[in-house]
Amino acid sequence: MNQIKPHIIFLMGVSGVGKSTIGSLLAETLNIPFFDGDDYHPEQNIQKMSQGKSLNDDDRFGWLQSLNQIAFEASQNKGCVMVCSALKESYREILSKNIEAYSKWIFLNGSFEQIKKRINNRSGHFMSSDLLQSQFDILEAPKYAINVDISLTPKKMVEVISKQLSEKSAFGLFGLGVMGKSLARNLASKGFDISLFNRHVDGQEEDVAKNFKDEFEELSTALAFDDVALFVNSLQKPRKVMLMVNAGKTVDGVIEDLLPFLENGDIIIDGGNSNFNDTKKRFDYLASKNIRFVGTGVSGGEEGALKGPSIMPGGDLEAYKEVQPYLETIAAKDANDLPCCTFIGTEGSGHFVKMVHNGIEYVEMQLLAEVFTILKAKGHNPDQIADILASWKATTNSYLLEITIDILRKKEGNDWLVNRIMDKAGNKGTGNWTTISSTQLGVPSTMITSALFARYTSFYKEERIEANRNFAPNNTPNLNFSAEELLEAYHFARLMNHYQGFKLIQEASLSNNWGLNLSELSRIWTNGCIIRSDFMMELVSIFKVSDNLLKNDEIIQRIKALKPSAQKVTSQCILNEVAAPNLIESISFLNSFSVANSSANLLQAQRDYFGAHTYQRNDDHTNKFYHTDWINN
Ligand SMILES: NC(=O)C1=CN([C@@H]2O[C@H](COP(=O)(O)OP(=O)(O)OC[C@H]3O[C@@H](n4cnc5c(N)ncnc54)[C@H](OP(=O)(O)O)[C@@H]3O)[C@@H](O)[C@H]2O)C=CC1
Ligand SMILES: O=C(CO)[C@H](O)[C@H](O)COP(=O)(O)O
Repeated sequence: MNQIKPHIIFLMGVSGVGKSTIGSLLAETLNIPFFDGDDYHPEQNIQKMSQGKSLNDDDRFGWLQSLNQIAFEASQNKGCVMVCSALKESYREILSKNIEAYSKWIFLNGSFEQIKKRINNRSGHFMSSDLLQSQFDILEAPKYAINVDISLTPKKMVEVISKQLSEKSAFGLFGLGVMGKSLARNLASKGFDISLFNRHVDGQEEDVAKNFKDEFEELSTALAFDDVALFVNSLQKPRKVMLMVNAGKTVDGVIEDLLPFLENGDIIIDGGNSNFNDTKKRFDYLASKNIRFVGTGVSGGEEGALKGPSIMPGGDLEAYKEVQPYLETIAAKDANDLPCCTFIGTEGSGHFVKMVHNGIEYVEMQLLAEVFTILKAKGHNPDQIADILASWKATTNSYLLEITIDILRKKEGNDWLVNRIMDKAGNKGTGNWTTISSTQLGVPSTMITSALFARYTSFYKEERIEANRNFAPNNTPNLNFSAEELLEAYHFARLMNHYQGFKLIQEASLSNNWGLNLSELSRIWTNGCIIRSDFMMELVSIFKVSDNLLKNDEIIQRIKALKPSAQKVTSQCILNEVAAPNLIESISFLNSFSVANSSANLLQAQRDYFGAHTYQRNDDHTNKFYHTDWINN
């Protein structure tokens, strides 16, 4: 009986390892078609080989593509066993293109001496040591394959393969909260075999994984667990376990729970919003235990995780390559149909980039909240504000603008729901960490800090009510600017936000030698993530020619054109006591940043006066430091 799902089972290994024998036996056992790759060489390859010449990669390319086509067609049917030496990773990529989720790799593994002896024992066969050695020389053994020792009998080998294929999942997801559930469904709907785990807490969290599996058809073949040992043992080796749990101590606790059951070379992927410093520590700690670690940012919220998030993996590149097919397949796709997933860099760089993504997100959200405040102060109700924002989509569309329009239109009875929501904004830490990082790196990310502090301010609800009694103006605001000017001020502030966010990433990259590519980062943020926008699409090409938005001619012209509206709107807000800290910060930042000779000279003098901290002179370019006796002439 065939217990195996219709997968494409690629049997690979050097010549003489027994691929055809084992492959046909396996196909017979599983009752699925068998294809021997060697039977599908084009005529010119056959001729070349018959002249004793070996094939080069160009000769192989078309042949591998035709095998991929056969495998693709089989994937739409019962699946198949396909035999091909597939010694290099690049060959395997061609073979499994577009069917990554259905592909299973079996590596028939034997020593040089073992295989040579075996070939030479076959009647009528001889293979020179040189030819066999050349195969071993180019062999890139895949760590992700099911490794089968050829010293077993063919029957036993087929048994081992069948057992591994029928009982083991390719990928494990640990933590079935908002994000874990969506990612699990996304993986399963793409055809991946997955194991699911959620903890058991008596009376509170019982059979979470099993119940979840039963709820969705796409999870019918998933394996569900609340026992860590069984979960880990349900995974093919090297095991790939993705954590979607709360950042912080929970991640460390879960890692300790998993460690006793993991083996050398297994991979943990932390997909939560972990602090990048923790990710670096975990990377080193797990490396000391021979466990590989990928710390990845995932953005898109519940819906994005289900339909395609933006994914920002960092850490161990070799480990990433093994989980790449999973992450790239479930990721959102950009305008060119490329996955919004790219290896960010070493250490905690993936989580750093996700953290700054959230910092930019905080600002994008705060700016829309301030626009809401201003339009309310101009007398508009939420529906009218939604209409105004909808008209902005043509010039400055973004995911956050779109959801804000939806939110503003939502009613509960006769009132808008937004009016019933307590005005205390929560946060889970990423905005705070972005601010800490910017201060540590000495980068003026003032917009992010201002957006973060606006959330903190919101939390002082009772004190704000009292301050309102003491300080609020008696007269109603008279904001003297148009909706078009407000749009321009908003647009201006978004430019400053993106300048500051990417600047922070760039400085961190230089400081940590991460070699981050701003264009590629903006590309993976064009879809799937919370800060996707039309402007982000533009940034992909802008960052190809310039790594500093404030030095880019196109952006400079835009800022100049928008600045008068930013000045007008923000000054009107100040005069009318309408709270718009982030919009005000945007113009304030540019005002400070575009001063060629600032008042920092006086600060230096003050520092030198009271603390002899010394200063440099602008009429001496030798970098010499001076100290003045400010009291005695
Ligand atoms: N929600 C979002 O929009 C996004 C969230 N993230 C990040 O993804 C991660 C998960 O977020 P989300 O899914 O929203 O969070 P949830 O709170 O919805 O889910 C948390 C998961 O962690 C599990 N968990 C908590 N404590 C433990 C523990 N001690 N041992 C084992 N499992 C535990 C929970 O299990 P149980 O159900 O049993 O409590 C649950 O499965 C977080 O780091 C978050 O910041 C990233 C991008 C977007
Ligand atoms: O990562 C996310 C989106 O990209 C999460 O939604 C995150 O929780 C948002 O941050 P906060 O809770 O601090 O507002």
